[in-house]
Amino acid sequence: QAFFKSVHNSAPPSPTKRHIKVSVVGAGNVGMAIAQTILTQDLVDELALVDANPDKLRGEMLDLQHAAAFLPRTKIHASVDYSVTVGSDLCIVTAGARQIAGESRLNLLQRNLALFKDIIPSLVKYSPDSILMIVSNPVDVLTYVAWKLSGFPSNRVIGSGTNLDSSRFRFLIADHLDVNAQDVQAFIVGEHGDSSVALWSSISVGGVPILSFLEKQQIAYEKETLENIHKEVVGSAYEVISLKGYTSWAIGYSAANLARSILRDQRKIHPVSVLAKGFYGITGGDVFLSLPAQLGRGGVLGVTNIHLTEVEAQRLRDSAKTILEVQTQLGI
Ligand SMILES: NC(=O)c1ccc[n+]([C@@H]2O[C@H](COP(=O)([O-])OP(=O)(O)OC[C@H]3O[C@@H](n4cnc5c(N)ncnc54)[C@H](O)[C@@H]3O)[C@@H](O)[C@H]2O)c1
Ligand SMILES: O=C1N[C@](c2ccsc2)(c2cccc(Nc3ccc(F)cc3)n2)CC(O)=C1Sc1ccccc1Cl
Repeated sequence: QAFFKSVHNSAPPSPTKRHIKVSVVGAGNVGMAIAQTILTQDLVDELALVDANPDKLRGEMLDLQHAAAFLPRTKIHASVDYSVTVGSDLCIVTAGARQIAGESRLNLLQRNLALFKDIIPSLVKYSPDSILMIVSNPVDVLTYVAWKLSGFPSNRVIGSGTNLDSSRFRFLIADHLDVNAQDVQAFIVGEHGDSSVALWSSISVGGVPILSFLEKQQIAYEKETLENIHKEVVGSAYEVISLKGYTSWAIGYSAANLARSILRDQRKIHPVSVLAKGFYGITGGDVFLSLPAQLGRGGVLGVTNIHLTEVEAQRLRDSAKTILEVQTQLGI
């Protein structure tokens, strides 16, 4: 059984291409956190910002440019005109309408769909060979929308998916075990947000599977402890929102980490929203869900065939069914 199920056409672009350009659409809390992290980590030669609000856009551009003395040299542009994104290697979409208090997810989706019908074709026009990374919510459905509207092969359309969920999960496990979060590998997969699926078998600490780690450290293993940590992944999102009104730093670092794997051809495995049809018995239509996927300069290089319990696989299939029902109402 091959460890990776390859996706079509994931050959990287010409190796001679050295100048790296990233565009970020949406200069809000999330977009600017991603931009700032990409600059600090010296991932690009050129950064383009796009937003519908020209004053916000220019303000953010100037504010970043004024940090030039402390950052690696990077050309920073900003415009409401998508021509500023021309020749991007990676386009990160964080633009979106904010969910209105009490607004249904479906209504938010319809509003964001209307935005995407302008944003995605504009990005494709100027960067037909780029990779699209969708962060806007609902991220799994909007990644499907971006794939359909772009006409790109599925390996070049990725959603941040449960990458943020998994990074919070890793932090909480590390905090519980008093170890470094970078030594904790743990995947949350499926639908981003409230209905995500924690893969207990995927958790390892310093390369040691969690269950044997707990036994070796004589830490009482209680299944509900891990389940409570997964519940806290969801709860902490709501807590951050209730305290500061939005989230930015964790999604900023996690999305920039995905950008690094892509732009530096790291071939690392991340939980990201990919075209999941055909995996784990997911049928019935094209649906994007998070699975552990290998990322490199060609986008999604492969999707891992990790073992899922029947309960985990069924939960993925249930999420796929729910998302497909929503997608059929979109008319695209
Ligand atoms: N996937 C995740 O894990 C995750 C985590 C946090 C936030 N998010 C999502 O990220 C999105 C952005 O969140 P935020 O806090 O940055 O919101 P925000 O309101 O601060 O920023 C959104 C920006 O999009 C801009 N915009 C609106 N319409 C546009 C258009 N047609 N073209 C270009 N720009 C446009 C707005 O002017 C605004 O600056 C939301 O959908 C949020 O739910 C996702
Ligand atoms: O950290 C967040 N912040 C957001 C947020 C940021 C600005 S306004 C709301 C958040 C926070 C809390 C709930 C929530 N629900 C939600 C709303 C619309 C969607 F399409 C999807 C999710 N969204 C957006 C979001 O997706 C996250 S991650 C997240 C959310 C819910 C459960 C688990 C996780 Cl890991």
